[in-house]
Amino acid sequence: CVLRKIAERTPLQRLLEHLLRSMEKRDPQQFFAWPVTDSIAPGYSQIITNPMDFSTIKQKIDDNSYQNLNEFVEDFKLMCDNATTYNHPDTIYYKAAKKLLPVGLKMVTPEKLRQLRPVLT
Ligand SMILES: COc1ccc(OC)c(-c2cc(C(C)=O)n3cccnc23)c1
Repeated sequence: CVLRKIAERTPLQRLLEHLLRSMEKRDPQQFFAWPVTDSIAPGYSQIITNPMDFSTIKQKIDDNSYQNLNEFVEDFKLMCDNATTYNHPDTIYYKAAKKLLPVGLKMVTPEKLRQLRPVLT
């Protein structure tokens, strides 16, 4: 039936949702939770041509827009790179992005993914 169709998740969607939740936990101030607006960050939309944030990544998972893990990782890297592009090194946002990037990438190493397999299948 239609309802059941909506609820089903592919194994990739379940993996990406798990990784997203783990990454979001490492952003307690929620600086990366929502799109950055020009009102909180003057000129942001002129400087950052491809904005990305965790809520957009979540929507893309739900829409099944990611064909593979790498596309998801590329959006995570884009989100962090945008923050180090727009913000000066002495800002909390730049520092938060510098800290978040390696933490997130460590979650998707082959070793970490191997540990996940039984949990997620
Ligand atoms: C101070 O509280 C918040 C709340 C939400 C934010 O982005 C969703 C931000 C924020 C997040 C960012 C980023 C990620 O560049 N940012 C840059 C300049 C000014 N503010 C921000 C800050």
